Amino acid sequence: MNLPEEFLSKMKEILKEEFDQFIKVYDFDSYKGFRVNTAKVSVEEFIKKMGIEFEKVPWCKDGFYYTEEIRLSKHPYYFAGLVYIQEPSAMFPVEALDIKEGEKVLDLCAAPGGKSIQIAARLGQNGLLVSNDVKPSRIKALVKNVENLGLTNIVILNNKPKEIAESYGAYFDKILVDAPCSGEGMFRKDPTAAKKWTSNHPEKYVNLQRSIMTEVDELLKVDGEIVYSTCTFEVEENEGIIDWFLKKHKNYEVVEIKKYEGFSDGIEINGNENLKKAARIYPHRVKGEGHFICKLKKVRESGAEWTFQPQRFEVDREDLKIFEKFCNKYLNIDLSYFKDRVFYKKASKLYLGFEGPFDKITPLRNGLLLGEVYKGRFYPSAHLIASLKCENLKVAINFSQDDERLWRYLKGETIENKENLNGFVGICVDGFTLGWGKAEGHIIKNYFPKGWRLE
Ligand SMILES: C[S@@+](CC[C@H](N)C(=O)[O-])C[C@H]1O[C@@H](n2cnc3c(N)ncnc32)[C@H](O)[C@@H]1O
Repeated sequence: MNLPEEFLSKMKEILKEEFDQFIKVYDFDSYKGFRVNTAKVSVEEFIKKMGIEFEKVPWCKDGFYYTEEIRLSKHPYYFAGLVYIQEPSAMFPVEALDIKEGEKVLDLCAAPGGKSIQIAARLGQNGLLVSNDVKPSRIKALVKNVENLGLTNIVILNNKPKEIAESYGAYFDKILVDAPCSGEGMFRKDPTAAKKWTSNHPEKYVNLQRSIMTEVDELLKVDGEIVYSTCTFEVEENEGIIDWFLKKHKNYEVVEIKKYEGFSDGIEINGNENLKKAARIYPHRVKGEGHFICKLKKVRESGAEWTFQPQRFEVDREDLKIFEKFCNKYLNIDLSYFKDRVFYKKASKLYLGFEGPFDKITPLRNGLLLGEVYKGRFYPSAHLIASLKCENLKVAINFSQDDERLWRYLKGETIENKENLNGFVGICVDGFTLGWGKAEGHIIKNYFPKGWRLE
């Protein structure tokens, strides 16, 4: 693999005698990893159902390595949202953030959502994750992932960090800044990133990283924590940003990160020894690509703290009745199942979401999209069924993996059924929900979303 000369000489300076080992990894393929979506299935149940002894990623409790032969992205459990394919080192920033159930967390640079998914599953039903990204094209992938994995505790924003700070104020217990960066740590996995790299690349990113980090203090509660991470080796984009931030914010301390075997210390610059508490991940020392992770704690107040007045939502009783009728007919749950959130309607769509400072910023998605109310009827969403269990459905067709109708359903085809049915039917695999079908006698029309299908 051809790597830019200037990049190599910088790496020689950083790694010194380890450089020869480092450069050898580029002759080998990168490691493949996945995480179990614990919002839908426990790790134990998933492993048992797969019947495979996967090697564990040491630094992530629900992360595993897999090999090409498993064809995970074609497996029915992938379509059922039980797994998320993620580069193994990229699983560490959220581990370092040490999420507790019920916290309020902001993922400021979130798309396509690998780390948001990890955070949301850890937060549980009482937590709230606000996931933001500035790029609309990347947000689409984030929304798809959140829906497909059945996550309901996420507000998705497409705003500038400054706008979020002006709206939410110091509302969050934890913030993840997985910053846009020059991407040097991903050259092996993504050789086109190496081709695009130029020596002024890091400098361009430093300005962007600084502008993002400028807003985080206003968003974080006292005693709250930030994890700043990148997938680059550049000192200016890593320790350089932290050093710059600490000089501006005397009320923050660097928190020592638990280092797993093979992790390296951060690099001391400008005489700041605390930067060694950060972690560097190099591909020649662990089974994963390059990353930098640093954790900061806000130990004192920085100024006037304030939080927003939530915008109240109103929902028409008639719309709720229509939804309730659908629940009674098709689901084994009633409205009390949805008790901890607020119902609201936007255009014809009915949501179950969170109140927030939404007079100033408008979420692209707020919680769970239940479905559409149209001409007195309710049409359930793919997000709704992805968030439910097979046993929540009154009428479900539960396929085993060797049923050829499962594969046809995943491809978007109409399927047949022995029983004579009418109306919405939940399609499941091995007891896990996949999507809706609509029965007309022995024929089941396919409602599995187009962008989710097996190609
Ligand atoms: C490293 S990627 C994030 C990957 C993501 N955390 C994940 O795990 O899937 C960095 C993201 O930052 C976004 N970004 C760039 N400038 C930004 C800004 N000013 N504010 C917020 N996000 C920004 C990019 O669109 C990109 O999606």
